[in-house]
Amino acid sequence: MQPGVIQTAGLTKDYGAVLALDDLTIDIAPGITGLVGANGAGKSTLIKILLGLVAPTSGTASVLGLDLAADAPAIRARVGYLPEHDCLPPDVSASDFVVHLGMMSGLPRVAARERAAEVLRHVGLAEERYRPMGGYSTGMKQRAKLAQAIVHDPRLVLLDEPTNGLDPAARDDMLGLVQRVGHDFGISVLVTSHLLGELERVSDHVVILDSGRLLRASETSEFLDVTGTLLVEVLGDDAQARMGQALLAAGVPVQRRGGLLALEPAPDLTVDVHDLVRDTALELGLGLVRIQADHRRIEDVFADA
Ligand SMILES: Nc1ncnc2c1ncn2[C@@H]1O[C@H](COP(=O)(O)OP(=O)(O)OP(=O)(O)O)[C@@H](O)[C@H]1O
Repeated sequence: MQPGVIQTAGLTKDYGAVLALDDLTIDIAPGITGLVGANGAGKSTLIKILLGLVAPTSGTASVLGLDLAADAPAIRARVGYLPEHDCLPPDVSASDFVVHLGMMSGLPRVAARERAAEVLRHVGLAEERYRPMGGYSTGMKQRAKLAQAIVHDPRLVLLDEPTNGLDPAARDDMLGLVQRVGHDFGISVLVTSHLLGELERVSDHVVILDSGRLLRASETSEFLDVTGTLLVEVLGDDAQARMGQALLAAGVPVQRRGGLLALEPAPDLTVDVHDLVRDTALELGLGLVRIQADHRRIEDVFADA
């Protein structure tokens, strides 16, 4: 097994009125990790502690094998950070901003210029890069923030709510970029969101925080266990009711779930249930849109807890 990129032991942050992190022990593997939790769960506090911006009340942490207490500057040199809130100077162009931060990270001017042009192209801001960022849409601002987080070629990036405030199309674009950073560029990613469903698409691992405590940490695939239920969508006159009745008559327990039919396992069935659904749709003259396995979703973990 590869060594973890982030390890914490008994990490606690007490702000006085609020216990933001409560005895948190986690071991985060390389790859893309989704850090999920409701507002106030402690996600930003954890990220700020890992960057050395906030001191923990107790507990220890290491990032990329470096001890936080002893090596914070070395950690910051190897880590990129996308802060949650708007932090972009409105009168400055994305190009100047990213070049500047590249140079602050130690790149010589020429290399910083080349690298800034490259990362701004990767995030889709090649054409707009000389415009002042004050005129950018929220999606463009988030992409500029992502560009500065990767300009110095870090080994790990910490992305705090990169999809916050984005419309669905811009959110999809951002999640696609997060996936590229993690899988194509080989940079480990810790990405936070309070929208539970969106991270299961892009992350290899998921860590769930609840009021500063670890609720669950595991591979994303473990959240998506097949439940044995099949979901079926059919089109046509009175399609759901007719299909449902026919399947019930054939011995399949079936219920409506939104616009879908949910078929529970029927151990006594002598034919394959997929064949039965296809044949029944054909007999009834209904269009079969899809048959798919039902998965547990990250939301269900909260429901179970
Ligand atoms: N500087 C601070 N002083 C006092 N309390 C704080 C401070 N920073 C955060 N908190 C509190 O600590 C708790 C955790 O906050 P944190 O920002 O880490 O959560 P979060 O999961 O990132 O939530 P959000 O998505 O809203 O940013 C919250 O109750 C918050 O009000």
